[in-house]
Amino acid sequence: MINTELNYGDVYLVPKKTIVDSRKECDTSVQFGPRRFAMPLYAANMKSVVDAETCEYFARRNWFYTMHRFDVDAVAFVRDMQAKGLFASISVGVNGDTLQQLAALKAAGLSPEYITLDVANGWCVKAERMIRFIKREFPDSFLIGGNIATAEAARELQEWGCDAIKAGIAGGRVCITKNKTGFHRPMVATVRDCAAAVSVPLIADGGIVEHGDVAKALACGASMVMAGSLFAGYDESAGEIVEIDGKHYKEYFGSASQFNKGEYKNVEGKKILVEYKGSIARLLHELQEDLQSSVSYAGGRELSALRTVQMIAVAH
Ligand SMILES: NC(=O)C1=CN([C@@H]2O[C@H](COP(=O)(O)OP(=O)(O)OC[C@H]3O[C@@H](n4cnc5c(N)ncnc54)[C@H](OP(=O)(O)O)[C@@H]3O)[C@@H](O)[C@H]2O)C=CC1
Ligand SMILES: Nc1nc2c(ncn2[C@@H]2O[C@H](COP(=O)(O)O)[C@@H](O)[C@H]2O)c(=O)[nH]1
Repeated sequence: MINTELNYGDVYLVPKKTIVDSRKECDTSVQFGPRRFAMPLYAANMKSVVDAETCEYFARRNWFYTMHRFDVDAVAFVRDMQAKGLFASISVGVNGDTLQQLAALKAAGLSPEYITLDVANGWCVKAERMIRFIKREFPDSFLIGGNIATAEAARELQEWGCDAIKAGIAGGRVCITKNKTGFHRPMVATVRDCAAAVSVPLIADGGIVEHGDVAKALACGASMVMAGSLFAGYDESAGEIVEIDGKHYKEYFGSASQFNKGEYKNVEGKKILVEYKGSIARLLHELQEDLQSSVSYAGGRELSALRTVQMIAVAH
């Protein structure tokens, strides 16, 4: 039998009785690892989305961030953020260059507050080795492992030592993995299955199209949501501005795109142009307002209310 599985665009949340007098009473903050953040949402660790300045911008506003792992001096980044009194959150891979970066951090006596293992299929032997290594060498860092898309994978990453798990395979806007390999799992099914399988926080990664998709991801059991294209079109985003016929765009490219890799080898991502929208401040404010509204429709005052709502599928 072939299962039918759903994406955010296929479902809606059923309203409950609102118990607050104003949406302002609804609290969108979330405890994630050792810190509490303003929102359960953060920008993807992609070179066309975040750079060191973007990370600092988010950290100063008490939003979680993760620096990408491409051509980054982890020692300089961690030292710089911590010297500014901010938390350090880095990404690593599974190869020798990562081992060198981690050795350099250790030698410098640095320990990032958050480390994200960033690989396409985190349910693999190389990821297991790296996760066990990081947990042994950096026991004080909060380790996020991923990406995965099934309950079985989520359980294994938790067993390997991950403090949080990131789920989402081939659901991203610049992803071509599903076209090139045939593999993908829709986000509602991914998040529901994976979140239910583990006791550590689950991050829903990719596929956020509408602001309301954040609430849907939380209703599926996610504790945090990661998004790339949502954050890619702004002054503070890392991508380059491009002008075509007087209209401005920003470049947004996949981490597995030729553009990011510098060569056409195992390419599973593409580059697109997204509309340029100016400062990101208004977006962050609106995302928070929209999520406060979602919590009010869920009949609560806190994000946990979203876990109690009924989700229905709509026929297209
Ligand atoms: N969330 C998603 O759905 C996806 C995300 N991405 C993003 O693209 C970037 C590149 O990811 P990734 O390819 O993992 O990292 P890398 O290209 O850095 O590969 C890491 C290492 O893992 C090996 N490897 C990668 N994929 C496989 C595989 N399918 N089977 C066996 N070995 C493998 C590679 O060897 P070799 O190259 O020799 O095989 C390489 O040595 C990441 O930032 C990731 O987040 C990419 C695809 C999907
Ligand atoms: N298959 C690929 N997935 C990729 C690549 N680069 C990043 N990603 C994933 O996409 C999300 C962002 O998705 P969005 O829908 O919010 O834009 C990101 O966090 C990664 O998990 C890639 O080259 N190929």
